[in-house]
Amino acid sequence: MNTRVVDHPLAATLLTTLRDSRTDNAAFRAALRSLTHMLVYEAMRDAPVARFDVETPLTTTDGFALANPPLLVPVLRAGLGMVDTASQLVPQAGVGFVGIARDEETHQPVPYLESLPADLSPTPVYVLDPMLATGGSMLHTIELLVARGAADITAVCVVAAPEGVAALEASGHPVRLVTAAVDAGLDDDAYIVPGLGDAGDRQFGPR
Ligand SMILES: O=P(O)(O)OC[C@H]1O[C@H](OP(=O)(O)OP(=O)(O)O)[C@H](O)[C@@H]1O
Ligand SMILES: O=c1cc[nH]c(=O)[nH]1
Ligand SMILES: [Mg+2]
Repeated sequence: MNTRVVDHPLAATLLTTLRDSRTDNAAFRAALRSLTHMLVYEAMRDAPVARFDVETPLTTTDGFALANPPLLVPVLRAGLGMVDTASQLVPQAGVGFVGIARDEETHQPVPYLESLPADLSPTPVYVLDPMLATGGSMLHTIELLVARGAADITAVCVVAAPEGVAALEASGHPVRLVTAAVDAGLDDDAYIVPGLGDAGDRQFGPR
C-alpha cells in the first residue's frame, strides 16, 4: 500500500497544537482545518487534470480542471472537522457521509449512518478521518465504498497507528494512505500513543 507521510514544518507545528492537551476545542478545530488543507493538497498532488483554453484579459492560454472530480467522505464525528476545508479546496467534489462510533469495550466499529452515491466506479474517493487506530472504522468505510464499485480510495488521516496501517495493507482493497504521522502504537484501550486523544471529543466534547 502506498503511504505518504506529509513531512513539512508547518504540518509539524499544527500537529503539535493538536497533540497538546492544553489546546481547547475551538483551537483544536482551527488547527485541524489548517492541517487538512496540507493533507488534501498532498493527497491530490497526482490527480489528473484536463486542459482547456482560458481567455485572460490579454490572450488565450492553458487552463486546467480536475479530470475526474472526487467524492469526499468524512467519517462522523471526527471527520466532520476536515470536510469544510477539503470542500473549499475541491469545490467540484461531491460529499458522502459515514457515521461510526467505536465500541469502548470491544473497540469494534459500530456504524450508525451511511449516505453515499450508489455507483462509485468512476469516482476517486477521499475518506476523511483524523484517526486510524485499529483500522476497523476505516476498513468498514472502505468496504461500503468498494461495495459501490470504488476502485480508487485515499484515506486522509492526521495520525495513524502501525496496527491500522497494517490492517489496511492486509485488506487488499484499492486504498492508499496520506497522514501527518505514523505514531508508535496503541495502548490497552486502543488509543493511539502518543496520539492526540479522542479526536471527536477534542472537537465537539464527549459523546
Ligand atoms: O481505527 P479505529 O480503531 O476504528 O479507531 C478510529 C476511529 O475512532 C474515532 O472515532 P470514534 O469512534 O471515537 O467516534 P467519534 O468520531 O464520534 O468520536 C476516529 O475518528 C475513527 O473513526
Ligand atoms: O487515539 C484514538 C483512537 C481512536 N479514536 C480516536 O479519536 N483517538
Ligand atoms: Mg471519538
